[in-house]
Amino acid sequence: MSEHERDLVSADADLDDRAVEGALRPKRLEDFVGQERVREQLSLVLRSAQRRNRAPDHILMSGGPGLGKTTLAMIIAAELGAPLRITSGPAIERSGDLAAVLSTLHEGEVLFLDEIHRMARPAEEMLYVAMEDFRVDVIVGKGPGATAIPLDIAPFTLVGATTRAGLLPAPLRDRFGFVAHMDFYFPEELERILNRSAGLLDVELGADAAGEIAGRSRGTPRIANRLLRRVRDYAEVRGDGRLTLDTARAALDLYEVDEKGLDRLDRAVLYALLRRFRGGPVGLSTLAVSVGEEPETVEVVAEPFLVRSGFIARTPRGRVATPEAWAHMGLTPPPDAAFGAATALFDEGGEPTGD
Ligand SMILES: Nc1ncnc2c1ncn2[C@@H]1O[C@H](COP(=O)(O)OP(=O)(O)OP(=O)(O)O)[C@@H](O)[C@H]1O
Ligand SMILES: [Mg+2]
Repeated sequence: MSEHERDLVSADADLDDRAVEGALRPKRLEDFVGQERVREQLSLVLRSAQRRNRAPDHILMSGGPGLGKTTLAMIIAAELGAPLRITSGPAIERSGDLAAVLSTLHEGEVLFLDEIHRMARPAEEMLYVAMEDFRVDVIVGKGPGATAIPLDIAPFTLVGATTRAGLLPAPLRDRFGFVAHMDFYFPEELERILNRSAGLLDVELGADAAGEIAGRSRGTPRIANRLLRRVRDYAEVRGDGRLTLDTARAALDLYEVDEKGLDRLDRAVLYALLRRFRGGPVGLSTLAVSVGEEPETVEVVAEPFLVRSGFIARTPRGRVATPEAWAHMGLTPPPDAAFGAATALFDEGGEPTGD
């Protein structure tokens, strides 16, 4: 598996994505597609703060890569008409790094702390106090003679982003007044995002082509925008530049991204599970060996999406294919095949768990 193939349906940003994402990001809340609930909640938080002429509560955004957290952070600052300062958990190695940022904030400024779950522990405690009391305790001196000098900082709004909300300590999570949970997007929403991006990239995108790309984008705007660019490349080199349904299909087939957004590795795993292990149950490492991959690669890279799409069920006895997996791969299950959903029900204590 070459890295590039995997990149195509990976939700993480690659260099190519970083280069264009700035241009494709919606700048205002009204242009932000989907996540209706989050948008409505957020709009309320921002408007009520503006009415009271106060900095809004701290906001935490949680959700998988490529779902729009950074985009939304920039929108929050724009909607407030406030300057945005950007830093990230990994950049804050010592509490002094954070103190330097916090003590230079201006009133009403928005501080975006990306990957907040990766911040160093001592800095975390400094952040609690800053969030709650707008104060930093600066330590002067060393050893027994060290003293903490409290320093007032300007009221600001912290916008934190994390792909792993579960890793945040409760005291930190509790200090956010609003938590936005970002979800995967519906195909119609991805189509709207694709149409908007096509306009910005100045390419002609047919409605059915947009539908085709949306369906293969794994519910993720970043992947949708990336597939759009690959289809554009194909249309420019092999066609007349217009993105039609046929071009979209041909391009995505060439890149081995199937109708459900599965790539070569995903399909290899499914195929092995169905053909070699008759649909399972089979252990993860056995399955991994049969496709020539490390168990970790299968577990981290391929399996989450296969489970989310309802193709594989994880049971205590191993991985089991669902009827949808057989259908998607165009195969007929043997009469004695174990099916994911049914097996899972009977696995704990031999009794059906449904009531
Ligand atoms: N709701 C949306 N409407 C339109 N475009 C979107 C939306 N959400 C995301 N995008 C597009 O998807 C791309 C990725 O979004 P973004 O960088 O905000 O994701 P992220 O959640 O911050 O990802 P990561 O966890 O990797 O930092 C951007 O180019 C942005 O234009
Ligand atoms: Mg981001």
